[in-house]
Formats: sequence, C-alpha cells, structure tokens
Amino acid sequence: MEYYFFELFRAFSIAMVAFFLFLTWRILFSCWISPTQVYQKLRRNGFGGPTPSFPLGNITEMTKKNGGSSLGPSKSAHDIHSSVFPYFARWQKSHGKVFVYWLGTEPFLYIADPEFLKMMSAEVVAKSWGKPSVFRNDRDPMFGNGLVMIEGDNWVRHRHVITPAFHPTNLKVMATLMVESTTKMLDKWATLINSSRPEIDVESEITTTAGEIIAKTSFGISYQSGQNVLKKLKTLQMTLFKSNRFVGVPFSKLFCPKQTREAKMLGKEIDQLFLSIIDDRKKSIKGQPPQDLLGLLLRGNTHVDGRLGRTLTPQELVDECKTFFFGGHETTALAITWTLLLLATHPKWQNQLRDEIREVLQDHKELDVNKLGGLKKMGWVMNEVLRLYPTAPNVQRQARADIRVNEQTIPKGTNMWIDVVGMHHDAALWGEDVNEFKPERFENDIYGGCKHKMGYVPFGFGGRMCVGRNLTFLEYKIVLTLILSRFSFTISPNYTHSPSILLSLRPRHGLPLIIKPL
Ligand code: HEM
Repeated sequence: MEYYFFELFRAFSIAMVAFFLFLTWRILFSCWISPTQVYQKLRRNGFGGPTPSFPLGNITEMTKKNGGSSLGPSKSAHDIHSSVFPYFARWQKSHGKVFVYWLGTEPFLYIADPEFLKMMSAEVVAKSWGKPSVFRNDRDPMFGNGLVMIEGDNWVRHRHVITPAFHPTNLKVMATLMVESTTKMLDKWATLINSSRPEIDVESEITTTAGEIIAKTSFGISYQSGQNVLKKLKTLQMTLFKSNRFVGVPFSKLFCPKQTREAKMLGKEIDQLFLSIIDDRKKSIKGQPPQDLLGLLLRGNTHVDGRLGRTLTPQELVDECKTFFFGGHETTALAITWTLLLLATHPKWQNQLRDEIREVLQDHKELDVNKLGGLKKMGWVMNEVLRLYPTAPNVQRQARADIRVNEQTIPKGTNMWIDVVGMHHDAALWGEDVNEFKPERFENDIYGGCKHKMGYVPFGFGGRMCVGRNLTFLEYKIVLTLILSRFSFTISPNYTHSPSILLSLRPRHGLPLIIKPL
C-alpha cells in the first residue's frame, strides 16, 4: 500500500515538473525567444529603431511626460505632431520615417512615409490584413468581432453585409434623428445663454449629442432597453480608459485586475441587452422600412446584392452595434469640436460658411438634406480640420504573412502603426504652410495639394477604409449647419490649447466657447 502511494506521488511530482517546465518554455518562447527572433529578422532587413529593453520595450521613453507647455491658438498652435507624439517626432530625427519600436514584447513598424505605405499596401489585399492582436485582446469588450477587428473571409462577409447599410440613400432616413438631437442641444445652449452663462464647453456637449445620435442611428434608443445599453456602453468606455494598461507587456492585465474584470462583466451585460433588442426587432420588423443601421442589417441578413446567404449571427450583429458606437461617435464629435475651435479663431471662415448655408439652403425653416451636398466650402473645412486634427490619429495593421517592400521583408506577425498626424503635418508633403488652417487647399483637389496621395488618410486606406464616413459627412453637415444658423462664437479666455491622445485626438481640457445668438 505504502509503495503504491509512493509511486502515485512520484508520478504526480513528475507530471507537475513537466507541466511547470512546459509553462516556463511557453512563457520564455512568447515573451523572449520569439520577440528576439523577430527583432533580429527586422534588423537583418534593415529596419532600425530605438533600442528596446525587456520587458517594457520602448514604453518607458513613450510614457515620459512631454516637456512642451500648452500652446496658444496661434499659427504654430497647429504644429501638433511633436506635442501629441513627442517620442515619434524624436525618433524620426534619428531613424527616419520608417523604423521599429516595441510596445512590451510586441514589435511595431512605424510608418510616416506615404511611398512606403503605398508599396506595402499594394502587396496585401484587404482581407489578408490583420489587426494587432494586443489591441484586439485589449479592446475585446468594446469591439468583439466587429468590422474594425475582424479578419479574413469573415471580414469579407461582414463588410458585404454592412457596406450597403451606409449608402447615402439609406442614411438620409436618419437625418431627422440627427436634427432632433442637435436641436435639443442648441435649445439648451439658448437657455444657458439667456440665464447669462454664455461660456459653454462644446466638446462635452457635442460628444454627448453624438453619442445619442449614433445610438439612435445604429440601434434606436427610443425604448428603455436602448437607453440602458447607451448608459452601459459609456460606463464600459470609462472603465477601459481608467485602467492603466501596458499594452504589449506580458501579463500586464494582472496589474489592473479590477478594471479588467469590470470591463469583461459590463461587456457581457451589454451583449445580453443587445441580444434582447435584436430579438424584439426581429419580431416587430416585418413590413416596416428600417429606420436605423440595425434595421438595415437585419434586412440585409436575407438579401445582399440579390444574393442569399451572406448573413450575420445575432452575436455578430451585437459586435457591429458596439463597433458603430465606439468607432463612430467620438471620432465624429471631435471632428465637429475641432472645427468649432478653428472657426472660432478664423471668423472669416465662420462667416463664409454662414453665407454658404444661407445661399444653399435659402433660409428655409426645415433643413433639406438633399441640399447638403451643395455646401462645398463646408466640405473643404471638414477636410482641412481632419488634416490638422485627424481624430483617428493612427491606423493599425498586422502582417499575416511576410510582406516584401522593395528589397526589405516585413516579417509575419509585425504590427504596423501608421502615423496619420505625422504625415498630415509633414512640410515635405504639404509645403511651408503645412501648419496653417487653409480650407481652400481642398477647393480643386481632394488630396488638398498633398504631394503624395497616401499622405492624406484621415479615414484610412485601401479596402479597409472607414465604412462609416458617409454617416460622418451627413452628421457633420447637419450639426454644423444648425449651430452656424443660430449662433456665432469666439474662443473663451479659459481655453488651453492642449491636443492629446486618448484613443482619439481630443482637446485635453475641453473646448469652452463664448456663444452668442445671431
Ligand atoms: C470623423 C469620423 C471618423 C473617422 C476619422 C474615422 C476613421 C477611421 C479609420 C482611420 C479607420 C481605419 C481604416 C483602416 O484601417 O484603413 C476606420 C475604420 C472603421 N470605421 Fe471609421 N471613422 C469615423 C467615423 C466612423 C463612423 C461614424 C462609423 C460607424 C458608425 C465608423 C465605423 C468604422 C468601421 C466599422 C471601421 C472598420 C472598417 C474595416 O476595417 O473594414 N467610423 N475609421
């Protein structure tokens, strides 16, 4: 008997040691051996960059506080690259416009050279692009397997179902919802001004309204369940923002277990709420024309381009609704916010846009959506704002196979970080007036006179370009038209110019404006 127990104990101990050795090997391989191999391969292929250290990579240098102080809204105020990405601006000086840096044990190929970008994207079809696994894991509660993160044939299927929903004809139905939410916001502004409070933080106002608009246009929030989802989506975003995550560093999630757990639970609750919304919709949708993106997707689930069978499962529909919310509302809200800053500091353009609105819409009380296309100058202003302040400040990809660019090979697994702010502020591409607000650049050229077509990419590039841009164009024009038709505005003395990155490019201290009724 004793011998039997001894043998059992021996076998158990051997199994434990083997398991421990296997675990150590796995950890060593993924945290040390594999990154070292990639590092050496990148070096052999001529990609230089700042020297990483284990296990943080180059994060220490990236998280150092920027010495630069806040800028006043003068001409040079728009020279933001070295203040929002000081480490990239510094590394560019010593390593050029294409180099490798490391987030923890993850290699990132930094790209701010449009010619390199063009050659690289010519080698890869849209469905073969990956998205950095570290970001996919980190933002899973927000995007799940939605279009932003999904890859391969599944991406093709999702994109086929989703693209028709964003057709301008479908979006026009949603214009009334946009007018309704914006008018509610502006009525509140009028009340505040009447009670002698003309200073309004328009950033938070517009972000709230854009959140409401995207919720209405994506999945409808007229029901209690819809309101509930909106509240929880906002809490989820705050929870993920609050957690100080060292993306790319092995086991970094263990540093903030509370937030990680909270985000996971919220993600699950949101999914459940969405699933019941979808269930209700399926029952009530028959015979009714779709009023929002979810309605269009449910309709598209049976017929797309006349073909049957390209469908999304309920969980995939949930992930898409979350993706529209997180991918769509802040980017658009911030585009409008930065526009208000630039119009407040360029009253000539504020007046020009007001004149254009009068001319095109002819002072009609009801806003005619079909005429918005005539607001050409407003279109140039939007392009110029997204050049100076690209609210999506970078585009990310991952190589799913080796990619050849000239004589160099980007190894499979390498992440890519395309620095949109860097390219949009590059004097070699735009000329000496690169940091000036000049919407007229876009008068006769959709690339704003940029010397390289890949140098202007506010909505990304190639087949994975932003699917929601038509919705943004519509919302931007409606919100701005309604604001300019009722108010004039100047910058408040309390404003501090400090653009910063928190996923999107935003004014760190909000945007207080002094607003007057016309
Ligand atoms: C000013 C507003 C917006 C900006 C600056 C913006 C920017 C971007 C960028 C840079 C990408 C990545 C493209 C790439 O990888 O090449 C993207 C993708 C995407 N955007 Fe937007 N976006 C905006 C508004 C919206 C809106 C309103 C929605 C939806 C309601 C939306 C949904 C998406 C989705 C689903 C993708 C993934 C597309 C794919 O990978 O196939 N975006 N956006």
